[in-house]
Amino acid sequence: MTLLQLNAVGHVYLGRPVLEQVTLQVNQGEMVALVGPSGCGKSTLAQIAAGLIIPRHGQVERGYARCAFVFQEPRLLPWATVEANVALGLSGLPVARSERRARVAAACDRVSLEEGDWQKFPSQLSGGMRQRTALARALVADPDFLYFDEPFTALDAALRRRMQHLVVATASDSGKGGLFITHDIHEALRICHRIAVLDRCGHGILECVAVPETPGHRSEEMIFETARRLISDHPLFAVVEEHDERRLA
Ligand SMILES: Nc1ncnc2c1ncn2[C@@H]1O[C@H](COP(=O)(O)OP(=O)(O)OP(=O)(O)O)[C@@H](O)[C@H]1O
Repeated sequence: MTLLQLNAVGHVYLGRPVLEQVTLQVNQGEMVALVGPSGCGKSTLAQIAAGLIIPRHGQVERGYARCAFVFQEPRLLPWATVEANVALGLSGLPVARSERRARVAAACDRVSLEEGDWQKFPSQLSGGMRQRTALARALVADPDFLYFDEPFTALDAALRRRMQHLVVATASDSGKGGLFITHDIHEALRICHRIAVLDRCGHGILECVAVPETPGHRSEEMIFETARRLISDHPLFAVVEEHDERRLA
């Protein structure tokens, strides 16, 4: 079953085309990585897919019931506690007050936010805790499609790895699907079933590589060897990786 279908999507900002003829499909049980050079239109494409931006051209078909979006910055309400921020993910849903508390607690638990932190405000949290709160807010309504726009870029390596495991565990539910934007080929290889490469100027998907084996079951050797091969065989992957190194420098 197809959860997301983008057909010849194109967009224009202030008269300048940023995306043209982008066609991409995400099936149930699949997490697809979207990579490409900086500024090629990845975030715009994800926001079009999620319905946050209306595209100038093309069609978007959504086969999922409910989605959530995790951005690079946590985007929490500064005047609301962790618990209240996570509960925002249930806004508009017919969930009883008692069940609401239980679901917020379960979502905080999944991202390892301890009970002693639930009444804290965002200014009292570390960067990693803020991003975990954002992830809990996304997971609390049990969406069947997840959008991630470079969600772990600001986290340290250990926390980043824990969050990657959490995404793999969440997406391993065969009813779900997702689109994961990253500049890190290793992250894409850890989390995703396929890697779609957007052209430098956003002119379509240039390459869509299926990654062997299942996320969560790939060895570190396999991930590093596959990344090395992709970067040496495909000039496109080298551009994505170079961008990441510049960012880290
Ligand atoms: N609201 C906007 N108004 C005008 N131009 C925009 C707007 N949002 C994005 N752009 C431009 O559109 C292009 C694509 O931006 P987008 O953020 O989608 O790219 P990206 O591939 O996600 O970039 P990065 O990898 O650096 O996050 C860029 O040139 C950007 O400056």
